[in-house]
Amino acid sequence: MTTLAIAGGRVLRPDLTVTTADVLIDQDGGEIREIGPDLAADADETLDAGGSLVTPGFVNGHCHVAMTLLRGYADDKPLDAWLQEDIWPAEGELTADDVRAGAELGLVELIKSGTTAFADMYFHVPEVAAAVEEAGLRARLGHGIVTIGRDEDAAREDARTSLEIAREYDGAADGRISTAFMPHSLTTVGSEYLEEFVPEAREAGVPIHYHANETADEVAPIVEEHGVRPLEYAVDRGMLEPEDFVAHGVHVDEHEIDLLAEAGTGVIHCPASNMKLASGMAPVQRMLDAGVTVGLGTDGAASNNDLSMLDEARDAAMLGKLAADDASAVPAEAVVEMLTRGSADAIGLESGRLEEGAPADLAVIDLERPHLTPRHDLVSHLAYAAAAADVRHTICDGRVLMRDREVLSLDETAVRERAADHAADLVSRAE
Ligand SMILES: CSC[C@H]1O[C@@H](n2cnc3c(O)ncnc32)[C@H](O)[C@@H]1O
Ligand SMILES: [Zn+2]
Repeated sequence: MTTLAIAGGRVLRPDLTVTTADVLIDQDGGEIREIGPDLAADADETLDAGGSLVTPGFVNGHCHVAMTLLRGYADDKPLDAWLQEDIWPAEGELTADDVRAGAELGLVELIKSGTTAFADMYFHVPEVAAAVEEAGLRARLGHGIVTIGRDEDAAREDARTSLEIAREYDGAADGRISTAFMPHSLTTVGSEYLEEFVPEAREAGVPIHYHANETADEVAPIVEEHGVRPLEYAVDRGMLEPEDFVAHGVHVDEHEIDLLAEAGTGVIHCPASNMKLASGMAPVQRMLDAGVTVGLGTDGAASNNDLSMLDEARDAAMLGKLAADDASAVPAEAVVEMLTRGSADAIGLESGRLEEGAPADLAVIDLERPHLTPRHDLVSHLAYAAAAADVRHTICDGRVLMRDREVLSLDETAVRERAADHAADLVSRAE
């Protein structure tokens, strides 16, 4: 057994207590073997965590990682106009190589901000999967289906692609990649395609992930056309099961919150995207009170505009209080749960907890920083004060992906330059 010790840090345990301990990792099995004192002496490799907080790696529950290419391309518009006028025309020009370049840039950003697992909906998934394999992260990937504006053959082919990709890539990258069937949303995919393909996804045993109840404009047409709220419509089509997870859940009423809780379907809250596109404020505290599994996601870098989950945690706490008109709503502990175990549970991964036998997915945060001084409460610091640049080391599946802020699995400079070139070409083709 090859072992790695994360030595001398303060370790955030699943009950959110913090103890000074070493973490011993079995690198062959990719899992945490032991947490306790004096474990470093016999380890094959040691990472210094002195003056640092060792946390579960953050889990980004909803992303479009290759959208880094469109960061700053179109800002200051609401969702529908942003997609229709700017994003979809540009995405129409995307090549597989563009997606590989954009995905690698996004993965460097995730690693540098302490994220070890993410869920991603996009196009050219084989390229995203190849980038994930190389970068060493864990991911649940899927091809996003859009059928509006397409003829029947093209629409059906798009849905079939999503299913085939989900079947083919499940278990790829030594098991670090899992998949889902991913209709873009309940309004951009026709009900006939949901009715035809959701049962096939169930037979294939893959979860379903989609954008739901993101804007008020998305709720109204479903109510008008079908006479039910979007998540009732989803239940009628078999799309609200325990393994499924939806992005956003901003405009959900009490009955829909109960449906989510009863079904065990996770919700990925994306506060930065919701604020930037002025989509609304998700009732996060009400969902938590009802027993809904809530995780956090950045959404794409074009609506955020970064992929830092620590930013997302702070935004979730702030916006959750505003939404509830209550400063005690969405407290630091709830945010840290969402950042780690909440997202992992929602997207169906075992990560998000530091305990023996858990996947060795960790982030080490440098606490010796002015904005993290004094240190009354490290859970508070994680929720409100820590930033991406404070992350020292990132480990996924027992492999060190970043050591002392140097990304080891990808060449950061080359990735950055390649992505900038692809972004410039993409935008010039789109104009
Ligand atoms: C069909 S692949 C995914 C698709 O989703 C688009 N997208 C990015 N952010 C959002 C969002 O907040 N709501 C809905 N759709 C979004 C992305 O540009 C791709 O086209
Ligand atoms: Zn999205």
